[in-house]
Amino acid sequence: MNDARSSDARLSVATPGREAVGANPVKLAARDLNFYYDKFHALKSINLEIPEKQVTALIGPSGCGKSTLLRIFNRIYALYPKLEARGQVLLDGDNILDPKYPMNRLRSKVGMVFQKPVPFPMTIFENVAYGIRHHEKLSKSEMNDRVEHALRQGALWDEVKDKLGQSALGLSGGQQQRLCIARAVALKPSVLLLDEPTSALDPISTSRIEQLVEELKKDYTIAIVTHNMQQAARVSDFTAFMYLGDLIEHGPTEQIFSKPTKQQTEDYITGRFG
Ligand SMILES: Nc1ncnc2c1ncn2[C@@H]1O[C@H](COP(=O)(O)OP(=O)(O)OP(=O)(O)O)[C@@H](O)[C@H]1O
Repeated sequence: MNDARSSDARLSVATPGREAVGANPVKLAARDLNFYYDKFHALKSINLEIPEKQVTALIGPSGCGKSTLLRIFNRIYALYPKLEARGQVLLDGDNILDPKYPMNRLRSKVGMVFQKPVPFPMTIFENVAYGIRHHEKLSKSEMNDRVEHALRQGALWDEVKDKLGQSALGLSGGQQQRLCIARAVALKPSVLLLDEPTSALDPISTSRIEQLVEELKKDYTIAIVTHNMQQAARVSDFTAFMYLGDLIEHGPTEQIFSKPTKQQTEDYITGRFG
């Protein structure tokens, strides 16, 4: 937790003409968002505002819809038939659920990292360069700089700078996950979605990733799904608690963990269910 969550910050006035959560403008917002897996109503009228350059944690028991919500934020569901989102998801004020919103723009603005690190079966360098090539034409030296910068942002550069030509599959699980983060930030997104990024990692790698999240929020708006409540308390500024497809409560992490307003939130954070 940090001072960005202090009550002073929360009471700061929003920039005129732009909504804000506390001192920070809203980067991403769900408005009356409903989601259906065919006939199953998985998300029910979700209204959530995610402030810029802050970390928002999505917590709740298994099956409550955390990953579904995260996946809607980059429209992955659109790849599958019979899945339907209704309502709006506003990114910088534009509705990304509108079929006219270009997928390319969305992919470059919103990066995603999954639970299990999935490096491509190619070199460490190529893992990062691959996505950049799809979006931009860079000279060799520009590409070298971009890859280095991304690996530094992923807190991996020092460990891999002498073996960029080796296969990424030879890295440890924790290193692979940092590579996946580097790969995501290499496209210079403004939003990073992290879906339980440490659940497959040991405690030391977990702690590295948590430190990294703290650093990355200087540049990125981050939404993280986690089952680990200590992790949510450590890394996030805001926490959203979900239950059976509903967003039960959302607010500054400190308040959600110390003075939740809803009984269900209190039961969950005190380990009474879930
Ligand atoms: N592809 C799918 N088809 C049908 N139902 C699905 C599908 N994916 C998820 N669901 C259902 O939607 C609900 C929300 O699932 P989701 O994976 O978003 O939950 P979660 O909170 O992320 O759970 P977990 O913490 O276990 O990962 C669950 O009831 C789940 O069974």
